[in-house]
Amino acid sequence: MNDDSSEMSQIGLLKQKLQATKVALEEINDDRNSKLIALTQFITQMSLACKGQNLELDNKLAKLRVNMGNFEHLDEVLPELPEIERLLKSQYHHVMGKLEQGRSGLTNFSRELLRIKHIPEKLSREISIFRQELSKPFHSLWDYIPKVEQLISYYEQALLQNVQDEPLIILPIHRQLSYELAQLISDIEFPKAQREQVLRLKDILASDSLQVETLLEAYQTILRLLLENIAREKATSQEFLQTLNDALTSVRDIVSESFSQTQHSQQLKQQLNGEINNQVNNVLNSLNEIDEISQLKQKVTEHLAEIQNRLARKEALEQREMALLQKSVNTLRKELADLSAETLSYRERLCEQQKINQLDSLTQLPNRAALDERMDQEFRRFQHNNSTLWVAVADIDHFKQINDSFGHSTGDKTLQVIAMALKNSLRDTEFVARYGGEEFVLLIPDVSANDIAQLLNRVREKIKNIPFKFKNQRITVTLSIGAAQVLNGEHILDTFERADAALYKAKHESRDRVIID
Ligand SMILES: Nc1nc2c(ncn2[C@@H]2O[C@H](COP(=O)(O)OP(=O)(O)OP(=O)(O)O)[C@@H](O)[C@H]2O)c(=O)[nH]1
Repeated sequence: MNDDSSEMSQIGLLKQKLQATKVALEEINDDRNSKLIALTQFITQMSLACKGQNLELDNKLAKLRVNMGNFEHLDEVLPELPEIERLLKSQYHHVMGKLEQGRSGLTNFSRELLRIKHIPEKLSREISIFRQELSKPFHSLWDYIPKVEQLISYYEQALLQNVQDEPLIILPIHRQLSYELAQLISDIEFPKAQREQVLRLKDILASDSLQVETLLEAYQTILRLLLENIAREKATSQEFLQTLNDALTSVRDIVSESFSQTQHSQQLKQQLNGEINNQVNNVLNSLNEIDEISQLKQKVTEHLAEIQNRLARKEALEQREMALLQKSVNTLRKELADLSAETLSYRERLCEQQKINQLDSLTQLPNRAALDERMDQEFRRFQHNNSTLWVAVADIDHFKQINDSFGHSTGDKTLQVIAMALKNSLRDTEFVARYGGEEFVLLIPDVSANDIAQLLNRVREKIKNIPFKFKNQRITVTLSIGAAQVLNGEHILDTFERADAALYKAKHESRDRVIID
C-alpha cells in the first residue's frame, strides 16, 4: 500500500515535470515570436529607408517584409538576404562606375585642352602631369572634385592666354549667354548658404560692364557650386547605403546563427525526448513484467533516475537556448534602434530637400513645380465638389525699368516685397506661386463671379500702395492681372491660357488693371 502511494507520487512528480517542460517550450516559442516581430519591424524600417534608391531593391524588401510576416516560413526568407545584400552592393558599385566614367571624361577633356593653340609650355607640362595622375582610379567623389576644379583652372588659364593673344570683345552672343545663365540660375534651387553668392552672380551677369572673363568666371563658379551640391548629396547617399548594408549583414548573421543553433538544440531535444519516452516505456514494462514488489521498486527507481537525468539535461539545454535567443533579440533591437535613428535623419533631409525643391529661392514662394502640383489638386477638387475655381496671372508692370534704373539687386528686393504682399493678401485656402521672372499665378477657389474682380482689385491696390523708395525716389509699382474661371468640361490648363490672354489685354489696355475673361 505504502509502495503503491510512493509510486503514485513519483508518477505525479513526473507529470508535473513534463507539464513544466511544456510551459518552458511555450515560453521559448513566445520569445522566438518576439524576435521575429523585432526583425519584421527592422525590415519594414529598412525597406522604407531604402525606398526610391533602386526599384528592384524596393520590390525585394517589400517581398521580404511580407514573407517575414509568416513566422513558419523563416527559412524561406534567408535565401533572399544575400540577393538584397548584392543589390545594395551593386548600388554602391553603380556610384563607383559613374566615378570611373567621370575620370575618363576628364582624361578626354584634358587631351582636348592640350590641342588648344598657343597654350603656354608651362601650362602644357602641368596638364601632362595632371593626365598622368588621372591614370589612378578614383576611390571617392573627393578624389574627383579637386580634379574637376584643377581642370577648370587649366581651362581658364588656357582661355585667358588666348584672350591676351587676341582680346575678346563682348558680343551680342555673350549678352545672350549671360541672360540665359541668369535665367537658369533663377530656376535652380541653391542651398541657403550659397544664395548670397548666387545673387551676387546674377548682379554681375546683369551688369552693363560685363566682360567675357567675368562671364567665364560665372560659369565656372556655378559649375563648382553645382558639383559641390551633387558631391554632398552623393556622399550622404553613399554613407547611408553603407550603413544599411552593414546593418543588413549583421542581421543576416544573427538570424543565420540563431537559426542553426535552434536547429541544433531541436535535434538534441528530440533525442532527449526519445530517451525519456524509452524510460517511461521501461517503467511500464517493469510494471507488467515484475511481480516481486521490492525488485519492481528498484527497477522503477532506476528508470525514474534516468528520466530525471534527461529532464535536467533538457532543462539546461532550454535555458541555454533561451539565453541565446534573448541575446539575439537584444542585438536585433539595438540594430533596429540605430537604424531607425539613421533612417529618421535621412528622411528629414529628404523632406527638407523636397521642400527646398518646391520653393522659389528668391521670393520663397512656391515655384512652378509646386504650382503644377497644386493646380492638379485644385482641379481634382473642383471636379469632385463642382465648386468654383479661378486662375489669375499677375505681372509686374514695367519691371525692366526698375532693373535698368536701380540695378538688378533692387529688382530682386522688389520681387521679394511684392511676393510677400501677394501671399499676405490671400486666405489660407488660396494659393500664389512665382511662375517665373516677374510673373505670379494665383489659384482662388470658392469665390463667386460677382466677388472675384473686387478681390483681385484689392490685391492690385495693395501692391500699388507699397511705399517703395529707391535712391531716395518714391516709386509706385503696379500689377496687371488677367483671370478666368474654370468652366465645366474645361481643363485647367485651358483656363490658364484664357487668364494669360486676359493679362495680355490688361497690359495693352494701359496696365495697372484687372481683366476677367
Ligand atoms: N531683378 C530681377 N529681374 C528679373 C528676374 N527675372 C526676370 N527679371 C527681369 O524682368 C524683366 C521683364 O521685362 P519685360 O518682360 O520686358 O517686362 P516689363 O518690363 O515688366 O514690362 P511689361 O510686363 O510689359 O509691363 C527683365 O528685365 C528681366 O531681366 C529676377 O529674378 N530678378
